[in-house]
Amino acid sequence: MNISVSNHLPGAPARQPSREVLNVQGLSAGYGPVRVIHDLDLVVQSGERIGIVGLNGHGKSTLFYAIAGLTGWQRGSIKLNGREVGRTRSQGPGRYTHEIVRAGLALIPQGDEIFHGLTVEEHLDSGAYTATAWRDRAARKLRILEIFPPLRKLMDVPVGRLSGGERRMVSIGRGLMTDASLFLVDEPSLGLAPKIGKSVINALMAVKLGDAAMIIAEQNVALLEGRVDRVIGMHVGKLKGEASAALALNVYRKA
Ligand SMILES: Nc1ncnc2c1ncn2[C@@H]1O[C@H](COP(=O)(O)OP(=O)(O)OP(=O)(O)O)[C@@H](O)[C@H]1O
Repeated sequence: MNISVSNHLPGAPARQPSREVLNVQGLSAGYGPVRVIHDLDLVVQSGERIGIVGLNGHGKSTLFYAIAGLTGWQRGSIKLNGREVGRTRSQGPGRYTHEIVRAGLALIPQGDEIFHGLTVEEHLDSGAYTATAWRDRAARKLRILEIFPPLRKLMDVPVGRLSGGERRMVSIGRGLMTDASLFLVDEPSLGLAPKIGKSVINALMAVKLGDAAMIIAEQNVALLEGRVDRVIGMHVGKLKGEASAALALNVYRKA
């Protein structure tokens, strides 16, 4: 099926009727002999902001990597905007990631993954790698600066000179520059002082998704509870307790 990806610029006001952005069925994935994700199902609708919470090592990052085609192996179905992107994975990690990105995925990985010598503005520009995003990059940068005001006065500063919190804003801002329809944000508060981590999460809550969707992986359920549309607990490679934030909290505490 040929799926066209419309302009999902974060901050865009238009919200279309809800549609399925992601449909994962029976996904198992891992590295070599190790199976990390176990027969997992997940459906995400446009406009949804979802939290996946679980302790260190329970597979949150691996789920994101599997969706992006970056795990050692995977099986099961992953439909992104109705297009099957899961079946190609047996042919090698990373080999089809560019196609998955073209189908609408933006992965904002754990840690900062920045280039110390490049300025904030150069980083943001580097996130606008599709033709549509590049054409609109000036407007997109303005929207990123609305989400992360501290970056306004730092646009010409090499990222290596920034604080940890500012770097995190840059790496998330770069991911949000794309015209993706699904944003996967991996542990955005990790390694930051609690107050800074909270402000980064606040900024993610302020992103106007339009008809895009966002999944945020976090160890700290308190940062997401009551603020996202759904919180899902993750325990030993399986999703537990979809729908209710309280239930997810329960699962998290028992894990
Ligand atoms: N490249 C890899 N090769 C082999 N095993 C891996 C690899 N990456 C992760 N793992 C293993 O997969 C399991 C799940 O790790 P994963 O990073 O997905 O968990 P997580 O819930 O995101 O936790 P974290 O907060 O540490 O990122 C862990 O046991 C980890 O050691």
